[in-house]
Amino acid sequence: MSETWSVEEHLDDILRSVRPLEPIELQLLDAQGCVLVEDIPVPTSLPPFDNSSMDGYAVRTADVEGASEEFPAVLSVIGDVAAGAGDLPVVGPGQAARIMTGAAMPPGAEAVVPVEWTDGGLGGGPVDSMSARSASPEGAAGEVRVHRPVSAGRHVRPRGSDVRAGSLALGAGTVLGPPQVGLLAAIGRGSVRVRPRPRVVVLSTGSELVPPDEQLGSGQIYDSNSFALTAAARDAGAIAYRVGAVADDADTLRATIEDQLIRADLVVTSGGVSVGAYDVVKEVLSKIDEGSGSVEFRRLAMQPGKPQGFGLIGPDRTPLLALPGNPVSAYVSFELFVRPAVRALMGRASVRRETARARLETEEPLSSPDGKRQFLRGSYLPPAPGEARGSVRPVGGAGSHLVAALAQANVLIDVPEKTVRLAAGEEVTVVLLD
Ligand SMILES: Nc1nc2c(c(=O)[nH]1)N[C@H]1C(S)=C(S)[C@@H](COP(=O)(O)OP(=O)(O)OC[C@H]3O[C@@H](n4cnc5c(N)ncnc54)[C@H](O)[C@@H]3O)O[C@H]1N2
Ligand code: MOO
Repeated sequence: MSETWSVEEHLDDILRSVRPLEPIELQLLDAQGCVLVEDIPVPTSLPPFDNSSMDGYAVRTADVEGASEEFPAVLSVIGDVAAGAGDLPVVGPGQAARIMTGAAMPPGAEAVVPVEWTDGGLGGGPVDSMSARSASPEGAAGEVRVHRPVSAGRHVRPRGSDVRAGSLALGAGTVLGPPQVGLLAAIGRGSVRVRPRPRVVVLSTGSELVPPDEQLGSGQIYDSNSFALTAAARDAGAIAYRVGAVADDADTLRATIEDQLIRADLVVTSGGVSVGAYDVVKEVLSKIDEGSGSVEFRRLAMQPGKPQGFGLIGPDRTPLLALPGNPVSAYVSFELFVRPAVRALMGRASVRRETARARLETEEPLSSPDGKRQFLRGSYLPPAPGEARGSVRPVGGAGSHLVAALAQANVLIDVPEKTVRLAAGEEVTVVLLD
């Protein structure tokens, strides 16, 4: 392999080493966003019983045949069937039961007449709702005039019409989004076996770093990377732990990393990977597990994000990604390398961000370093109706300290290694960040 690694070579090396986490049983809501590892059969059909899709009257179809507003069918109301009612009245000839949406069809009834097709038991014209039982309990008795006929099964949701007992509700490999969580609850499953969210420990390094809200001294700056990277880890699906900035001191850094390993499935550091005299991450990590493998530092043909470290550390061979300290470099590196690693730990089939092709909008042509894959920040507009491509406009310059411009961007413009110039109107690939 060449001394300078390509983006793809570095990513492949990471993904080769990262295995999906062992599955565990999780409560439904804790399993949201996770990958299912078991097939889930449907234990009982949905709906579990024939039920009404409307508030109205459960009737026998023969009783309302030919009914009209002028010549209504007059039925005697034998009671109410509310959703959840267990004791069902039997609807005989000439009778109707007031029924609510979701309530079980009472024996004898074949269809439901919506309340709007009746006088609601009030003896007048059509009504648009039922009177509340608490306010007028007599509505559950007396007579109702039905103004329209119904055919058998009308406004009835048959048992099993959603999904049948014994069929597959969700297959192994499904990612549990809100509708899937809802389905599992609907079939009565309270917990499932999934690959858990990885626990990602984020620590930044640098003696110049101060937490937000504190007073800055001379030469100090606020630690933004640990916040951006923790947020990015959460966004990727991880449980993220932000460890405050660690000073550029080898012993402190070594002790902090060793302490954190207990709760980490993945460690991310920022800073200290360049060639300076105080770049302690490199110093500590290249020696941390000597003999049994350690973190390897390499230069990538990439801008920003040239210096990178990757390795497996500690007794559990926990993956560690050491990102460069410049804030844009750190974030872009997270998107390109850490996010896929987090997704791989989760067992997700697709680990990369989606991309799109877009038309470049720029006043001046853009230049890009020869032999480096450049990731510029861009503001992307999706295709307008009838157009095949959206458009993208660069925000800020190439500088890897430009955090304000980064906060305006919704894509990274992916400029290939060999491209040195891009003019307005050219097509580019963009990596979608949301
Ligand atoms: N002589 C050379 N100098 C540098 C090279 C090189 O090849 N030769 N590479 C440059 C590149 S590219 C990058 S990227 C940086 C990487 O440096 P480090 O990873 O060692 O990061 P630091 O030196 O610690 O910091 C760089 C920069 O970023 C600021 N920073 C760091 N951490 C944070 C944080 N948590 N929040 C906000 N800002 C942070 C830090 O103050 C520095 O300004 O090296 C180049 N140099
Ligand atoms: O390549 Mo460094 O990672 O931006 O300035």
